[in-house]
Amino acid sequence: MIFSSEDEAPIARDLLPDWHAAFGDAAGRLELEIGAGHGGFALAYARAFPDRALVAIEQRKKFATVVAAKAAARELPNLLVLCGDARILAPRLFGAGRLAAIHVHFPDPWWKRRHHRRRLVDDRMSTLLLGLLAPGGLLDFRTDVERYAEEAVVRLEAAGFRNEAGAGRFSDAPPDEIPSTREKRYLATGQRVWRLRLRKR
Ligand SMILES: C[S@@+](CC[C@H](N)C(=O)[O-])C[C@H]1O[C@@H](n2cnc3c(N)ncnc32)[C@H](O)[C@@H]1O
Repeated sequence: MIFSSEDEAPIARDLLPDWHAAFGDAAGRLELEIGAGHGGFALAYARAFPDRALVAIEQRKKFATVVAAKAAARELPNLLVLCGDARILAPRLFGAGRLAAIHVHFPDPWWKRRHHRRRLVDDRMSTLLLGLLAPGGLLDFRTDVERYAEEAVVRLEAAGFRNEAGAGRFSDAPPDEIPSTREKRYLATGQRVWRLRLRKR
C-alpha cells in the first residue's frame, strides 16, 4: 500500500505500462475506477463490457485482495485491481488523455473540516482527472452526500469539465447503469444518490 499526502517525485512517463500488452484490444477503451471498495461495480462492469478494459484502484489492501481474487475466479481478463492511493498511482499508470472514462463512486466524505484535504475531489485531483481523460471522455461521479455533490459540481466544472445535464445540475441514472456495492443498498432503500456525468471537452 502506498501512503503519501505530498508526492513530488518526477513521473517516469517513458515507463508507463503497456496496456495493449496487458489487455489486448480492450485497451483501446481503457477506463479507471477509483476507490473500488468491495468491487460490486468493477466486477459487474468488466463482465458486462468485455471489449473495455478497467483498472480498479483501491487503497485498502484487504478489499483490493478480495476483489482481485474474485476477478480471477470469474475469469475477467479485462479487469485489473491495484492496491494503492489513486492520487499517486494514476499519473504513473496513464498518460495524458489516455482514459475513456473514470468512475468515482461514493468517495469517503471526510466530514471534519480539518480532514477536508483528504477528500478525493479537490482542485488538484479535478485537474488530474481532466488531464487523464481523452476528449469526450466521461467522469462518472456518484455520491450520497449532498454537500459533497454540490462542492464537486462547482469544482469540476471550474476545472473545465462539461456537464451533460447542464451547468450545476445532476444527472438521472442512465438506464444501463451498473450500481456499485454501496449503491445497490441505496437502490433498495430509496436513499437519494447525486450523480454527475461530466465530459472532457
Ligand atoms: C465509501 S467506499 C465506496 C466503495 C465503492 N466505490 C462503492 O461505491 O461501493 C470508498 C472507497 O474508496 C477507497 N479510497 C478512498 N480514497 C482512495 C484513494 N485515494 N485511492 C484509492 N482508493 C481510495 C476507500 O478505501 C474505500 O474503499
